[in-house]
Amino acid sequence: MTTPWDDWDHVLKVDPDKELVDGETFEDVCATGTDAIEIGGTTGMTKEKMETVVEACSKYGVPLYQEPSNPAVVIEDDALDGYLIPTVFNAGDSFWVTGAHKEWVRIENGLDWSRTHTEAYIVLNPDSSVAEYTDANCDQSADDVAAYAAVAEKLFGQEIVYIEYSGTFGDPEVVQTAADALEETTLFYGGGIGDYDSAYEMGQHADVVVVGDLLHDEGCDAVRETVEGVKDAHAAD
Ligand SMILES: CC(C)=CCC/C(C)=C/CC/C(C)=C/CC/C(C)=C/COP(=O)(O)OP(=O)(O)O
Ligand SMILES: O=P(O)(O)OC[C@@H](O)CO
Ligand SMILES: [Mg+2]
Repeated sequence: MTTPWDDWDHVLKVDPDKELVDGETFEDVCATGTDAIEIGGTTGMTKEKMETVVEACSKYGVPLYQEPSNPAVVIEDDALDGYLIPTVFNAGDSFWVTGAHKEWVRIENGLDWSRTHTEAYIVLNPDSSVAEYTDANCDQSADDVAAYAAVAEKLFGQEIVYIEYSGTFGDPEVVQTAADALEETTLFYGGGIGDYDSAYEMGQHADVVVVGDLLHDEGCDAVRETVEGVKDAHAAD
């Protein structure tokens, strides 16, 4: 099966609850060279904030995906290419594995399944909002992470495994071990990518490198460097 993310190297995650750097616009954001924009964050999400970002990014031809952190913030907008719905494999509460999803499907009458995809998250930074929110058990060895990745692909048919170190640069060995455990599934890595070198390094292990806070903290030029880093790493493969 071919998926849009088969061809992606880099994803930019825009947090609707955070500002852009002074003087930058969403047109600049869409011109960073990223392959797709994911719109989402853990805290402070509302439908209005989501709509504002989708609207502002809709004219520039970059694929746009919403990544909702709870069912109440999902928006319907033709400018979206689809929905990337997290499921947190190492969550402490099953609500974040299947519970929220069940509630969502129960209240929504008729989802567009062709535009709805899941990401099997493995959350590994215990100090991140997402770890706290989902009560994730982040005490996982490389072998544990690889086993979760294989379970996600082979038993649960997941198209995306997402190694999430949000806010901090993760362990490249853990990411490589997870990559080795996967055959078809696309491996996303996110967390602490801050420049060309860190993007290049994780690009050597992951199929897709996700950059988040850097956009809001340093801006579009810094993001563009990370796009170059991961693309160079993949070109050298
Ligand atoms: C069923 C539906 C529609 C939603 C539930 C989706 C789930 C399980 C969400 C769990 C939390 C999660 C994985 C959110 C995705 C976005 C994410 C990880 C953003 C990064 O967040 P942080 O960097 O920790 O937080 P802030 O940047 O907001 O502080
Ligand atoms: O904000 P950073 O640390 O770049 O992390 C990106 C993304 O994985 C967050 O969900
Ligand atoms: Mg964040």
